[in-house]
Amino acid sequence: MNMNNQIKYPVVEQFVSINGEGTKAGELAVFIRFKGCNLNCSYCDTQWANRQDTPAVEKTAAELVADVCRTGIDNVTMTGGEPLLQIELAGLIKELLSAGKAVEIETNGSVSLENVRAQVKHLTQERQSMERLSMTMDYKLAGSRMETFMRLQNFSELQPQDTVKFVAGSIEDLEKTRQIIQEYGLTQKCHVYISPVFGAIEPADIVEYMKAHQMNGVRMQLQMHKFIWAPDERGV
Ligand SMILES: C[S@@+](CC[C@H](N)C(=O)[O-])C[C@H]1O[C@@H](n2cnc3c(N)ncnc32)[C@H](O)[C@@H]1O
Ligand SMILES: Nc1nc2[nH]cc(C(=O)O)c2c(=O)[nH]1
Ligand code: SF4
Ligand SMILES: [Mg+2]
Repeated sequence: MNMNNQIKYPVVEQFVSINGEGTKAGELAVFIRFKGCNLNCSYCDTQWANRQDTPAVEKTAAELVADVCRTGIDNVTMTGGEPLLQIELAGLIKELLSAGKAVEIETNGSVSLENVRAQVKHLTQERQSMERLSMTMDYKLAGSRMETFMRLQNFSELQPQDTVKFVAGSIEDLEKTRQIIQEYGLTQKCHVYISPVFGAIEPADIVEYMKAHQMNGVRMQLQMHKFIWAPDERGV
C-alpha cells in the first residue's frame, strides 16, 4: 500500500449501523463522520459535528481502512459535517475501494463532485472499482437558507449510481424540488429522493404532492434511524 500517512482526518464519530437513507437503506454500513462544514442549514441534525470545540480523533487513512476492515462490513458511508472538505479525501477513498468496499459520500451540494472522483480515478488502477463509489448530494432548498451555495454544475457531473436528495420542509420546497428535477432531467441521470425535514412536514403531505404532480421516478424516504432510535441519538 502507498498511503499518505502524513494526512490525518478529523473524525467525530465512527460506528456500524444500518444505513437509514438512500439506495442502500437497510443495509449495514460503517459510518465515518468528519468534523466541520462550510454551510449552516436551518434544520441540521448534526450541528454538534460542525462546532470548533467538538473533540475529534485525528486518524490516518491506514488507521481508518484498518478500522473498517476489522468490522467485516462491506459498505462505508462518509458523512459529517461536509466530507468533501477533507484534504486528500481521495487517498482514503481509493484505499477503501481497493479493499473491496463500497463507498458512499453524503455531500451538501456546494462542493464539486467531479474533483474528488477525478482524483480517485487518477489514483486507482482498478477502473471497475469506481462503480463502487457513489455520491449522495443534497440540493439545499430555500428552507435550509443555504440554497445560494448550491453548485449547479454538479448536476452535469452525476453518475447513474449517484443520488440527488431534496430535504423538504414545506410545499414551497416541494415546488422547487419539482422544478429542479424537471429542469435538469434528474430522474434520467441518477436516483432521486425526497426526504422530509424531520418533524417539519407530514410525510403524507409529500406523498399527496407527488401524486398530484405525477412525480414518477422519484422516491420518498424517511430517515429510518430516527424511528428506530431516539431522533437525537448519536452513533446510530
Ligand atoms: C448531516 S448531513 C452531512 C452530510 C452533508 N453535510 C449534507 O448536508 O449532505 C447528512 C444528511 O442529513 C440530512 N439532514 C440533516 N438534518 C436533517 C433533518 N433535520 N431532517 C432530515 N434530514 C436532515 C442532510 O440534509 C443530509 O442529507
Ligand atoms: N443510520 C444512519 N444512516 C444514515 N445515513 C446517512 C446518515 C448521515 O448522517 O449522513 C446517517 C446516519 O446518521 N445514521
Ligand atoms: S450541509 Fe450538512 S452538515 Fe452542513 S449544516 Fe447542512 S445538513 Fe448540516
Ligand atoms: Mg444523519
